[in-house]
Amino acid sequence: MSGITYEDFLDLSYTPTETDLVCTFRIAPADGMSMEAAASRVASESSNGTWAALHIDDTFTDMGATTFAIDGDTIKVAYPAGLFEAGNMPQVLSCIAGNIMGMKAVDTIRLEDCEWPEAIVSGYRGPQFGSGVRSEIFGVEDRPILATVPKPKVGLSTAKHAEVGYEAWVGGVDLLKDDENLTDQPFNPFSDRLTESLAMRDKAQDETGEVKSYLVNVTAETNEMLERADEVASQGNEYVMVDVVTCGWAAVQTLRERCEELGLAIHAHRAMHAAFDRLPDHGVSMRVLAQVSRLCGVDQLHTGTAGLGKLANEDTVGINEWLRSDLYGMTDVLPTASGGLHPGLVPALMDATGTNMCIQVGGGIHGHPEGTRAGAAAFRQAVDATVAGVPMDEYAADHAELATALEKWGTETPR
Ligand SMILES: O=C(O)[C@H](O)COP(=O)(O)O
Ligand SMILES: [Mg+2]
Repeated sequence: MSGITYEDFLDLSYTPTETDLVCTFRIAPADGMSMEAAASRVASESSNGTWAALHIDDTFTDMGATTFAIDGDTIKVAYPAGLFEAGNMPQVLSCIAGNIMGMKAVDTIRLEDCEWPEAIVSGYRGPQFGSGVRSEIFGVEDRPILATVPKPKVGLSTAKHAEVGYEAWVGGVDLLKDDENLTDQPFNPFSDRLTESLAMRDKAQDETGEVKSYLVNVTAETNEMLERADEVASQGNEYVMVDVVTCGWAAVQTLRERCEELGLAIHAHRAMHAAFDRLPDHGVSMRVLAQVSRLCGVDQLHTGTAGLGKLANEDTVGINEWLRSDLYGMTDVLPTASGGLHPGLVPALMDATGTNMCIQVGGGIHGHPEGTRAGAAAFRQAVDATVAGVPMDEYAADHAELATALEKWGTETPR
């Protein structure tokens, strides 16, 4: 028997194996604690150690994590793959973003990045369609797909909501989107909204000759959510939308299973992510939340607007690159830019993020002086102009809706 202390979780000569999960943290040690001691406690507390020395046989320690690098306030911790249950995202997060987030050995701690080994990735389904939705659902190759969320975000009647959807679809968007806090309230019940919106969708498709679809928010208790997904499929829609952070990753994994059977794509809204990622020195980065979303299998994910919109953003471009990068053959995720966008911001956004995207515009469509249809047309015109490489002002000269939008909002970033 020997005493295992948290210092045993630090080994700066350790080289991670190809099956280790490597996590990068930034930490601020508590008063009176050295960087080495705090870094050791991170590896200890997030794997199989605790604050006290444990008098155990050495053979029990092979599930221990190892802090193998310290560089300023940044540390790297390697976790053995055997520590993790295959395909169980809550369990992974209970290790790498669990007790350590509140541990007094550190004043602050932020999980910045993970390098996921194939041994762990292979336990997850990943996305079913990913960015393939653009061509598979819409037959669109050369431009982002376009979505809109009716405003006010809650309070519209079912009929009004569906009518706003119709106006936006015929104006030029591909997708109607529910807002994150619209689910099944009495003023706009889920089933009625689904039915009435899809009737309007069919009408808009007939009139425009374009494929249209609906990001309908199924967010609810897990069993209820599955029933809503069944209903969505039975009515012939292509997508469900889910608030992944507020629902929780276990529910997302369950929904992903059902969507495999139903052939539905998943649009992920990230409401509440900022509770984890907004403070620069504490929490879990959006980059890691995006990685978790991909493993759990969403097809589209809100990742911000590269600083152009109304919400604080962390490295949208870098996160999008990760979502599209090779991950042992796992399908990619289509990034969605949303939050305070309007037509005048489209060129700068597409310059930063490219065309393999979904762009969502709410207020920047419905706030158009001539209404939703004109607002949607202005948005589509802004995208078409950008794809064609034509400057906004030039395109606006013979596109009146865009001209009005530019006059109203210019290229200002809203708050
Ligand atoms: O859910 C969303 O993405 C937001 O409601 C976006 O709305 P906005 O375009 O009006 O900011
Ligand atoms: Mg919203």
